[in-house]
Amino acid sequence: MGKLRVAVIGAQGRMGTEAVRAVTAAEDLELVAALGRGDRLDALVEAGAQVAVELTHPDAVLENLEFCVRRGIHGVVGTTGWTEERLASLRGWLADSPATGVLIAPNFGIGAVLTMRFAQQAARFFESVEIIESHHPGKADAPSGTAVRTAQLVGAARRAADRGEQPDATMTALDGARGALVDGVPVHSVRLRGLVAHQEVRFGDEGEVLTISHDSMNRSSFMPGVLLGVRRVVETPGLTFGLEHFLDLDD
Ligand SMILES: NC(=O)C1=CN([C@@H]2O[C@H](COP(=O)(O)OP(=O)(O)OC[C@H]3O[C@@H](n4cnc5c(N)ncnc54)[C@H](OP(=O)(O)O)[C@@H]3O)[C@@H](O)[C@H]2O)C=CC1
Ligand SMILES: O=C(O)C1=N[C@H](C(=O)O)C[C@H](O)C1
Repeated sequence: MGKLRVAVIGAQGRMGTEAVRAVTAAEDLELVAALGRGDRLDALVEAGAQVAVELTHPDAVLENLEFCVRRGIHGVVGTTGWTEERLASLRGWLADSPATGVLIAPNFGIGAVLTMRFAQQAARFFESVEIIESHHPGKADAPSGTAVRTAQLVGAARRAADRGEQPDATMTALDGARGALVDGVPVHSVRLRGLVAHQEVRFGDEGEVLTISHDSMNRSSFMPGVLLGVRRVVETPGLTFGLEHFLDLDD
């Protein structure tokens, strides 16, 4: 079998640079295009790309994906900022191109995927939960896609366990002091020079606190997940949301 033909969109960015390096180094993959801002998407077709790794910006990702899906190019997407409305658009394009697969991974880090899973498992046992995500100051969005996904998973697990709203006796607060509520879970975003990507999920109940934390020390930590996504998406039509679906995690 020939090598899988892979393109990277956002190739000059922090993640894109790493992805270009990782794809180039993989023996079973061939980097056929590396697109930056202003480059024509037609270059993907001309290069015969089978999979596009999308690592740009929330403002650009939809247009890029529509182009790819309509041409049967599979997508591996790290770019954040996904809402139900945006996902609905993507599902519509995929419905018209049923053999095409798109993986959206809020986080490609294996440890981060496990953090989300462990938080989901712990959620029903604790009265209180808060999420603190910390990133480099160049990050375009807040809260992080990982924190939003974690809050959604925790919120759903709390609802399934009939946990009501968590206690919070705050009467007055400065705007933002209690973070942003995502699915009933307060999420706090820190932006600090020197950081890469970090998250703590803090659970509390009478007399005990459980903290689940994860740190990405560099962006090469995301690359095994990117490469796994590239290899698996070509055999997985439709939308896959979350790298956990490509990992053999026990329930
Ligand atoms: N899922 C995961 O595990 C991870 C996801 N991310 C996400 O990936 C995305 C990129 O992050 P990061 O690499 O740090 O960001 P960067 O800003 O470093 O890189 C983004 C790159 O995309 C370019 N770009 C913007 N618009 C377009 C476009 N329309 N076509 C082609 N290129 C474009 C930018 O160009 P210019 O500089 O000119 O704007 C820049 O080079 C973010 O959404 C981030 O949250 C990041 C890390 C891990
Ligand atoms: O922008 C980043 O850097 C990251 N973005 C993703 C997110 O928003 O969760 C993944 C990781 O946290 C790094």
